[in-house]
Amino acid sequence: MNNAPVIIIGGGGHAKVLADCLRLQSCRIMGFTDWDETALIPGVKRLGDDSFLQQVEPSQVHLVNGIGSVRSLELRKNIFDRFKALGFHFINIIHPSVLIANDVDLAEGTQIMAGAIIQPGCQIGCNTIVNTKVSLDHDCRISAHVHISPGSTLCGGVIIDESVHIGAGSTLIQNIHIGAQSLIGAGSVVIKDVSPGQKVFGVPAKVKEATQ
Ligand SMILES: CC(=O)SCCNC(=O)CCNC(=O)[C@H](O)C(C)(C)COP(=O)(O)OP(=O)(O)OC[C@H]1O[C@@H](n2cnc3c(N)ncnc32)[C@H](O)[C@@H]1OP(=O)(O)O
Repeated sequence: MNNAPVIIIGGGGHAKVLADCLRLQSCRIMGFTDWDETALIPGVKRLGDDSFLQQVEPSQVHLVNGIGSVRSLELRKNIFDRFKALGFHFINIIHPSVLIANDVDLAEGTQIMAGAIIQPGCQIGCNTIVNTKVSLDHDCRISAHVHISPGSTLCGGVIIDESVHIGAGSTLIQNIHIGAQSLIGAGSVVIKDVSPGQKVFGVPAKVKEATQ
């Protein structure tokens, strides 16, 4: 099973970055699935749409969730839940340049991209992306299906609940709690807790409206 080939679900920009990371780790990539026939990951075969996976025995492959972006966190969660229910396993991806403390707890299907730093005591939930050059300081607790976008800085003890998007280049001060399904706009400085489902942005970050 450990040497099983990898199938990437999705053929967009995030999937392309993941493919590069997998190559650096000498993983065998069987291909990617995407409904869009024009989707392209250079050097990786398009296998068809997600229905291709119906022909595959779950124990014979590993999956990687290649869905990224800001508005598609729900799709990303649905893909993970759907294929987990069918018995598939999502591998963790950790770029070789990542600095990560020994005691960090990573759940299934986490993706830690190039240049990230994760300090002691952190926990990362399943299907979460810690994107390029993110810094998570000590004791941050990040739940499932979260996207922390490139260049964000989380100070110590920050808690992020499920399905939150942290916009690129944001800073969250220590011990902040972000409620589920919130959206933090790019470049925000978050100095207060954020209630579930809120959209906040700016310096300091202020509420715009509910995300749902
Ligand atoms: C590898 C990757 O690429 S990962 C992707 C990383 N990308 C991100 O993290 C992007 C995050 N997205 C944002 O920050 C977006 O701007 C959003 C989601 C906050 C936009 O929210 P919307 O409600 O659609 O805002 P909208 O675009 O209509 O703008 C409304 C107003 O807010 C302002 N605004 C929008 N975003 C921000 C922001 N991040 N900071 C400050 N002001 C903002 C706009 O300038 C506009 O102001 P105006 O009314 O004076 O003209």
